[in-house]
Amino acid sequence: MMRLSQLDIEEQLKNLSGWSVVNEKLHKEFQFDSFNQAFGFMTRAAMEIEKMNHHPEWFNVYNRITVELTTHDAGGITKNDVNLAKILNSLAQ
Ligand SMILES: C[C@H](O)[C@H](O)[C@H]1CNC2=NC(N)=NC(=O)C2=N1
Repeated sequence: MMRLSQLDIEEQLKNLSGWSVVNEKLHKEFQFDSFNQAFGFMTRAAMEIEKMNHHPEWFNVYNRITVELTTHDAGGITKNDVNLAKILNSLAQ
């Protein structure tokens, strides 16, 4: 899987609400109404993550989840990261 160019990433970010690039990773802070809502999101996401075999770096405190996406095998952001970001946004609705 090839890394995306800066230009490609900028283009993709236009359709990725709430996501940005931080330290060469896609980055988003999700906030939910409760811990249970946040954990439920992580549980739903886990099913999709396993299907994709593409895993986030995420950190949960109470109702907040910080997510960072990068493709370790490629050493940067790839289409897989963009696709997972889109899936996470849809699951957070
Ligand atoms: C062996 C396994 O398929 C690989 O390690 C997969 C698993 N999940 C992964 N997740 C992420 N974010 N990047 C990877 O390169 C990656 N590789």
